[in-house]
Amino acid sequence: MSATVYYDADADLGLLQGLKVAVIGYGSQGHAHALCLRDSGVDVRVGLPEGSKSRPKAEEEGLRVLTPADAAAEADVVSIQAPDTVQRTLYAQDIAPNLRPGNLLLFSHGFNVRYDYISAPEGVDVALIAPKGPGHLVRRQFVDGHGVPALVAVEQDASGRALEVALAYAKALGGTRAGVIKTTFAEETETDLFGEQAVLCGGTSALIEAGFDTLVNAGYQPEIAYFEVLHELKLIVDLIYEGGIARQRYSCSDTAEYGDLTRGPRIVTDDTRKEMAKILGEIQDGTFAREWIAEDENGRPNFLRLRAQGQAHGIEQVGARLRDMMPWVDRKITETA
Ligand SMILES: NC(=O)C1=CN([C@@H]2O[C@H](COP(=O)(O)OP(=O)(O)OC[C@H]3O[C@@H](n4cnc5c(N)ncnc54)[C@H](OP(=O)(O)O)[C@@H]3O)[C@@H](O)[C@H]2O)C=CC1
Ligand SMILES: CC[C@](O)(C(C)=O)C(=O)O
Ligand SMILES: [Mg+2]
Ligand SMILES: [Mg+2]
Repeated sequence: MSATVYYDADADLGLLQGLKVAVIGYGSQGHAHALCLRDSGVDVRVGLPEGSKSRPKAEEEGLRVLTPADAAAEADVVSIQAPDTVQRTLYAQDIAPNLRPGNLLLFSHGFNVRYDYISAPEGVDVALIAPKGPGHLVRRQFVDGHGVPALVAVEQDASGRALEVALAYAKALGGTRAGVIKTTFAEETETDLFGEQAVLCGGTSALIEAGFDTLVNAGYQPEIAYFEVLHELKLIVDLIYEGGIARQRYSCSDTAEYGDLTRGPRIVTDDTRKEMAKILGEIQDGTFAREWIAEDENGRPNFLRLRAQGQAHGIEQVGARLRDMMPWVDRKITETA
């Protein structure tokens, strides 16, 4: 069975004309959504608490900034782009009291709906447009005339046109230029969490640090170790991104390919695969979600300790020094592209 994919021709931006959109939050995703919606001709306002440090950034862009409650009260489409841990309280206090039948509640990630921290009333549409990339890249690709692929899902379709309006929103972000795949809240949430934990963020960070430690502990220079296990990773991932693992193997030497084929499975062993399945199980049965929400409610002690531990790792110091020598590598993150 092949996936249903929507492109520009399948989405009608006109469906958003005449609708008021509120983007709640102006961080990685929120700033990208608000700016792309604005540039696509949509009537957009941003919802941020009084005193939010994001307010000046949004105002500098000429966006109208209101409190989350006021923004939601004005809007037909309420796009929740605050952090996942904030959303349940934000929804209960500021958004739910201001929802009207016919409104569309939109997410970039299904976490709060999938794990029942948010349930919208009947009469309100609930959908997600989940860009498959960081918000700053969503914005940069849009500005460059491209788009980041996205997922679309509809949890509640009171109006009968939730999918069409969600696709119009995806088009405004540039997502339908690249392709928007139809999914469900459960599939998006579970696969997104698994991807970032096991491979993209967790797996990759742990692999890089372990490779660096192995070389440095064996007496090799940290600078050389940094290049071998971190800097060159981008060059290899670029090849994988462009043409799959096969292109990476084609472009690298036969010596590298033989090492890849024979040594890779010694790194990702049957035990690693078992642990991956366990991690997926914890996502599916809600263990991870409960743990993360409890951690957040307790003031995030483990999160902050582990983050500090990561920042203190030797690879960060040597990396900062080396990147200073290669200013073109350290592309600054901006709110505009
Ligand atoms: N990061 C990414 O690229 C991706 C994120 N997602 C999803 O997108 C959503 C947003 O995540 P992300 O962009 O990372 O979030 P960020 O952490 O970047 O966003 C923080 C923003 O939310 C604001 N904020 C904090 N509390 C509130 C509140 N109570 N009301 C309104 N705004 C508030 C912050 O304001 P202040 O400046 O004052 O703190 C800031 O503007 C999440 O559901 C996430 O899973 C999905 C795909 C990729
Ligand atoms: C890979 C991390 C991500 O899922 C993303 C950028 O898509 C996130 O939650 O930030
Ligand atoms: Mg993701
Ligand atoms: Mg994610």
